[in-house]
Amino acid sequence: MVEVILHGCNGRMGQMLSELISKDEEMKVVAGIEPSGEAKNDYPVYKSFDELKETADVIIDFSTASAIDGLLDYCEKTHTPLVLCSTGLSEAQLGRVERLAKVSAVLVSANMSLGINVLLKLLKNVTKTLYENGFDIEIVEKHHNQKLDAPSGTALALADVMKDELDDISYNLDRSKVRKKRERNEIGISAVRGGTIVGEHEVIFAGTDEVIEIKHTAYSRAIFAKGAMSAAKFLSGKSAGKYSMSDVIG
Ligand SMILES: NC(=O)C1=CN([C@@H]2O[C@H](COP(=O)(O)OP(=O)(O)OC[C@H]3O[C@@H](n4cnc5c(N)ncnc54)[C@H](OP(=O)(O)O)[C@@H]3O)[C@@H](O)[C@H]2O)C=CC1
Ligand SMILES: O=C(O)C1=N[C@H](C(=O)O)C[C@H](O)C1
Repeated sequence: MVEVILHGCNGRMGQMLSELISKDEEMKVVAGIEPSGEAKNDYPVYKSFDELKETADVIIDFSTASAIDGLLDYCEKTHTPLVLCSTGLSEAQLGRVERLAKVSAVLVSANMSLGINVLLKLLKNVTKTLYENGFDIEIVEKHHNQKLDAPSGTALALADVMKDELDDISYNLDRSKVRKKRERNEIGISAVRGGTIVGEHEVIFAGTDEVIEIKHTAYSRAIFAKGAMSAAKFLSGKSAGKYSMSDVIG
């Protein structure tokens, strides 16, 4: 049985995970962390790690950037394996994650869905050929009107995987500031926010007289929760290191 602490347990993702884990015979939520301290499920909820009584095999985090320092303090102290899913982290927080991975198991992924992780692999294979043959690269992402960070962590991860295949690429997040043509070596990233859109990511390769558009649509948060559960089972008992969803999916 993999015992889990849910960080951000009462949020959209926290509640989806609570529901799916309650139906899984190999996993159990032993406690949640949430600023209200309100218990909505059959496990105790604490306002912070300072109050936490239980220990667990792994922590799953779906909270918010401002909550990550407290989470990292706890993981540095206890070396509890961490599945880190929140997006919009600062450079300083990302540096702390790198240091934590030297002493404890950490899996970081801006998107836990199978589809996006397969898309990341696909982009590794096609980007260089298309770019070197003159295709411009743009990303458009769409999310619900409650999302705090923009662009999405997934859009940045998609851009990063393409940047790694190319030389000297920069990101353009806002074309409204300067009146000029796009640079050849930029990846444009545009964010749309509205309604209850769960998550859409489209990568556009625009060439001369032809365009390739590769789009992933999340129709339910269950895809992220299922990925996080697989990641937690994978990470439980693992030695120190920084892991990714490609380690889980293979
Ligand atoms: N990697 C992935 O696959 C995915 C990542 N995400 C990311 O996960 C995060 C959460 O998304 P979502 O569930 O939609 O967001 P929600 O806002 O619905 O949930 C976040 C929860 O975290 C709580 N929280 C705030 N501060 C703390 C704290 N100090 N300690 C513990 N909990 C805290 C919030 O409480 P309160 O409301 O009181 O502030 C809220 O209940 C976002 O960063 C999102 O981008 C989302 C989906 C998929
Ligand atoms: O906030 C969300 O909802 C989501 N956030 C992640 C991101 O920023 O990429 C993943 C998913 O698209 C949903």
